Amino acid sequence: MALKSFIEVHPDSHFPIQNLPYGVFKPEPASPARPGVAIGDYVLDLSVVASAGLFDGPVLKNNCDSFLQPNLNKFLALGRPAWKEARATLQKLLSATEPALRDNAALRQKALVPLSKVKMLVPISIGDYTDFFSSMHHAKNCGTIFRGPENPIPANWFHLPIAYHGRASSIVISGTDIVRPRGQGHPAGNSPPYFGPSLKLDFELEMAAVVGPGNELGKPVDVNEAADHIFGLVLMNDWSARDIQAWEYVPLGPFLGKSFGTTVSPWIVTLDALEPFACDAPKQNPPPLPYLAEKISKNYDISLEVQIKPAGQENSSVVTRSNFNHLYWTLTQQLAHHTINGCNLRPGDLLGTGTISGPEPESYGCLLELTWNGQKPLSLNGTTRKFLEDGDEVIFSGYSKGNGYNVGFGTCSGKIIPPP
Ligand SMILES: O=C(O)/C=C/C(=O)CC(=O)CC(=O)O
Ligand SMILES: [Ca+2]
Ligand SMILES: [Mg+2]
Repeated sequence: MALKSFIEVHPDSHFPIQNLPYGVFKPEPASPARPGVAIGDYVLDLSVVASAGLFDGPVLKNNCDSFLQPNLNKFLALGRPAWKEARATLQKLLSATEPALRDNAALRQKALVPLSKVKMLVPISIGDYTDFFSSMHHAKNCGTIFRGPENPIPANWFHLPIAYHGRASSIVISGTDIVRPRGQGHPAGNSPPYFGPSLKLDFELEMAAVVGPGNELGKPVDVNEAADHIFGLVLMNDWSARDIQAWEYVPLGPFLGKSFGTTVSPWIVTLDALEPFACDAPKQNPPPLPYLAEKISKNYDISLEVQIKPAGQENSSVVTRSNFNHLYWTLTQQLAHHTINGCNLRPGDLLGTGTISGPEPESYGCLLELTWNGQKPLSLNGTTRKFLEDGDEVIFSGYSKGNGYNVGFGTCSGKIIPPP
């Protein structure tokens, strides 16, 4: 029989008992931040569960202070045995047949907070953020637009998961306004470079892996063990100023065109919850070098959608539909490659997948591709867009469809506001 909670969960909810994603929240504006899991329209407060002594398995009974923290880093560092134990404990506690919480009104009152009342925070302290470039369709389209159609995909792309080091300090939680960056753009003819508010502000549809246990400096992670270093995934918008990016990126790559804000969704969906949606990753040709050749090469079937709510409008319009399974390089290959030179990852590090574009124009993951650098404006319910305008809100959502339930990520949104 399907697992069922004593808490009523609507069949369309992203947060049934099969999911139990982790976040960090404040029940009241003045209360300290604490970890929770989403269940239906509620957050289960893990600091309350821990204080009640309900994490009583072998790993967590000695580590339940990892839920009395303002972020998830301590829990992430404990690794897969702790994550599996927590999931089993919480699925049991929330199940329809378990009385411990179901029949304890005082505990329920303390432990279950309506989602509509809480303030969500970035759930991890992010030491380092890296952004990969792992969709072949995105690489091909960007290459064609930025460098021309002759050799759009660079020769190294099929041999290694390309990435750049991003900026952790400007990662913000869904719902945070994004200030339009100012910067330099390409000079026109003999005039000096343009300086002013970016005229080509874009979103990038991405997901990001949250690193669990790290690795010691000098000790790479084997690709076949890399999954044990990944706690779960969030939705991520790598906001990008295409005019700043196109002028500055030669030869060192993205800098100010992407460091002015990166939005993440509040709920980390664990790899354990996503396991029923695992699917084969694309066949890689040429075959990767041995350190990137994995025994099992896995993607996940996660439907992704982007909506734009244009400034001044009530309604949002869908601008693209994609899927996580379009990625060429897997999460585990990304992580193994990141550490192959000895670079150490730490709990809470964030690894962006890169923009997730599919093969069809309706599945491209950013406006640069969807409007072909502004040449083909999108029509949105009576108005048009080449790039984002002030007041536009961009809303990502994602979920995997199970049999009678969804394992979802909720939304990841942000609104553009003008520079001061
Ligand atoms: O092709 C380029 O020069 C750059 C493309 C991007 O903007 C990609 C980037 O941030 C990585 C990604 O999201 O895939
Ligand atoms: Ca990106
Ligand atoms: Mg960014």
